[in-house]
Amino acid sequence: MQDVIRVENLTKKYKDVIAVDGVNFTIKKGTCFGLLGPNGAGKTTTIEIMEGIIKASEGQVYYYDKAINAAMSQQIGIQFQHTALQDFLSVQETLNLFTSFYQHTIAISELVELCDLSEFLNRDNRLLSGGQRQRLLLALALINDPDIVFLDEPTTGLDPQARRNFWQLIKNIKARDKTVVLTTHYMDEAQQLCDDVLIMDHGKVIARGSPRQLLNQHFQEVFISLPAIQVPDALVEHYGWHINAQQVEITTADVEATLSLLLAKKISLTGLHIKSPNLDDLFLKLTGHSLRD
Ligand SMILES: Nc1ncnc2c1ncn2[C@@H]1O[C@H](COP(=O)(O)OP(=O)(O)OP(=O)(O)O)[C@@H](O)[C@H]1O
Repeated sequence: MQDVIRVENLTKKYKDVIAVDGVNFTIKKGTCFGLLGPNGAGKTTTIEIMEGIIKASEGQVYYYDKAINAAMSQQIGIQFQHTALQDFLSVQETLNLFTSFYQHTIAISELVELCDLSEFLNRDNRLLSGGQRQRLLLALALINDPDIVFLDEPTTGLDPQARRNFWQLIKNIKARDKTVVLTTHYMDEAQQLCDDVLIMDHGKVIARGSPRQLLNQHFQEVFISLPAIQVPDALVEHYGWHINAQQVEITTADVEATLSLLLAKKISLTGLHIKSPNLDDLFLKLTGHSLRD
């Protein structure tokens, strides 16, 4: 697979902070690439350099082997977190307006289908729900039929159903061999959508790979939890298990042996949960703090 973006030794220094510190990665064509990390990790700065919006202090971003330049704005798509939509315009009129900004565009009918806009095409922008607004913003990011589209926290603030609908749109876009670069605070979203993730903290890359690869590489264990009331304190202490929110939490690489032990000790398994580690757990393991801190 061809590299659409290559980032080499990218660094961005502000007066008293190094926002991005020597970052390297490539993004393959037709994949969904997730940039993850806590607030202040350097995600937006990295993305804005890739988009050509701000300049790097050191290092370089290549778009199909050419150093990025201002002319590339015609070829990339950007969905900003906060785009002001024109009042008194309908969705259809907004699409018409944005189409006029570009030399090369995708047919509006195709966009309507791709982003599922048909049911509110004639509605005023001000009357759109959060999910509908995000679908319109996605359509606007795709209007110039870009090869690569940047989505900055596109589902923040949406309800679970609207988030799931949006995920489907991202899958539709990928199915057209477009490359998606996504920043998100939602680890389930990254796990669902991303072929490849880069986790940043304090301006540096701390992990890179497919979610599955990363989880396999860092975890052999699964997490078992049981209502604390069912497990004698002495046993919890003996095995060094954790109690959190009235649950005993057991980390084990051997589920069968652990279940046998619990049964042998005559502990009821009612309410037992087994959970595989996710990207939140990975982040906690790598940095010692939660993504949401
Ligand atoms: N224009 C600026 N001037 C000075 N410091 C800045 C500027 N822009 C960003 N920073 C700092 O650079 C660091 C990285 O910021 P950045 O916005 O890239 O993080 P982020 O990972 O996108 O965070 P969030 O998830 O909150 O959007 C932060 O410490 C931030 O305060």
